[in-house]
Amino acid sequence: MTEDRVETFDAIIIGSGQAGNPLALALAKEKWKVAIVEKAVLGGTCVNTGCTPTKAYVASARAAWAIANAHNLGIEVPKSPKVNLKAIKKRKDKIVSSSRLGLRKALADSPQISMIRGTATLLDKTRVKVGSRVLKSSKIFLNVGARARIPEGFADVGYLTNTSILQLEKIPEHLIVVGGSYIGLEFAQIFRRFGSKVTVLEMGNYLISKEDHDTSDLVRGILENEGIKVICGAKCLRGKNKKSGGATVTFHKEGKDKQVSGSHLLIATGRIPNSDLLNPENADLTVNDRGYVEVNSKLETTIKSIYALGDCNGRGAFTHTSYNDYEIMVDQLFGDKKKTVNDRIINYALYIDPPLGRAGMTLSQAKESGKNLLFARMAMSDISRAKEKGETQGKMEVIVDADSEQILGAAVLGTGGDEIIGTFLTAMYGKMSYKTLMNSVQTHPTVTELIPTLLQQLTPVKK
Ligand SMILES: Cc1cc2nc3c(=O)[nH]c(=O)nc-3n(C[C@H](O)[C@H](O)[C@H](O)COP(=O)(O)OP(=O)(O)OC[C@H]3O[C@@H](n4cnc5c(N)ncnc54)[C@H](O)[C@@H]3O)c2cc1C
Ligand SMILES: NC(=O)c1ccc[n+]([C@@H]2O[C@H](COP(=O)([O-])OP(=O)(O)OC[C@H]3O[C@@H](n4cnc5c(N)ncnc54)[C@H](O)[C@@H]3O)[C@@H](O)[C@H]2O)c1
Repeated sequence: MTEDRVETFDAIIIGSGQAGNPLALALAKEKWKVAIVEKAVLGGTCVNTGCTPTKAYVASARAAWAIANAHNLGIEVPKSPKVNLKAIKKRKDKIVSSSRLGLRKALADSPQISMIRGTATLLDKTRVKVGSRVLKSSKIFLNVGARARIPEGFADVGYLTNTSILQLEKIPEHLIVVGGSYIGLEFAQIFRRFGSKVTVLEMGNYLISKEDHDTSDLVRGILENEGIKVICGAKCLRGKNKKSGGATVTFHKEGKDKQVSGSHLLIATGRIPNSDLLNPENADLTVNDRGYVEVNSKLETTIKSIYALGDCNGRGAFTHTSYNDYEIMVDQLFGDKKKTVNDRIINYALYIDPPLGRAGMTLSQAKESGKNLLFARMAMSDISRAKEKGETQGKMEVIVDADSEQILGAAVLGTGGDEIIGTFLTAMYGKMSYKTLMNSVQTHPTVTELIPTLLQQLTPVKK
């Protein structure tokens, strides 16, 4: 390969994900000559097979649920609703393609940016191969994301992932979901509300096992109240196609192998980073045993010319963490270099309905920190607005550092929980004393107005 056939850029971005796209635009604004390489469609997981399409489905599922439960609010609906998955998918596809088109236009409008289609591999520390093209830069930004992890025993069975389930046009009769965490639970409730029978098989003893056990139990109750069958402590070993269509899953529980059969099977057992597709060994890039590209708090990898952003660096697994990586990168390149990954407060939502909003530590994590803690919890059923809405499942809780008076963590599982958690998060970023929030006057009637009341109920946690 001769050097004169090599195309040189100020930056090469691999992956058009939640960090790569804004980074390309920011670098172009600084007059850098940028190549952005994408092997599939623009926008990555969030836009195409993650947040956007799933939350569009959550909205359709919520509409179906609201109609089916309207009698609770005194509304008689003569016939049970008909869910038209083809129409739901069409609506979702329209939202997704509009995001993608906006992105394509933004990138195409910049003369500084070359959009290159294909799978990029690293040739060495500064050169990247895409098909027959060789690109070179002293700065390579990896934003390659992750894909569904398929356990060994399922390789030969007809399964769905978060990508293929979004292509269905007929509602599954019985959906088996392997994995009881974010992806599994969101799809479980969506399809239950669309009319499927749903069975969730989770290896751990609790759903969403990173949460406190009482949170997991409440989430399980919400799902079971809608008729979803949840089996925890079920390590799924293998799947087999049924002659009549569908699949049978064999799982190990309480010392025995058991089976469950369904018309469709969704595998939601976590993600693996796409770093393997890059041939990282060619650049001596350090990838850990789970496939994540190792970075420091400034997103620098072990190789001076290479940076890693988003899910592939293992420092976050959400759209907002990937986008924040982009903000950190820009600050490190052009700003005052103060932003780092270490400053980020963990936060996310689980978009079942009602949703779980989370910020900072769980109670068990806070206890492990050894700090003097204050804690308060209230049931959603004690909150007027929740009662008025007829949506009283869930809880609100907060953990405070008794010495600094700062909030260490909060959870809002209940109506509006995904939005309400932002109030706690803002106080945490502002390093505010909990008393400021406790003395604030919030709007009535909202669920948020319970935050001051909740904080008045703080009591010390025994060590
Ligand atoms: C079903 C589901 C629902 C989700 N819901 C939420 C949610 O509600 N909220 C939230 O915050 N997060 C959610 N997430 C997580 C979120 O989608 C990701 O954290 C987010 O997309 C960040 O990804 P990224 O920027 O790291 O990369 P991605 O968005 O995954 O983009 C990586 C891109 O790199 C490309 N690529 C990979 N390898 C190569 C290569 N060698 N050459 C060229 N291109 C390559 C890929 O094709 C892809 O387009 C969800 C995820 C899933 C799967
Ligand atoms: N609302 C959101 O923000 C959202 C929504 C969906 C996905 N995501 C992102 O996607 C990532 C992946 O989500 P996920 O739910 O696939 O993965 P996860 O890693 O959170 O959970 C996987 C689950 O599968 C279980 N499991 C693994 N192997 C199993 C087996 N053989 N049998 C039974 N159970 C098994 C695990 O115990 C675990 O509970 C998350 O980390 C999250 O960041 C976020």
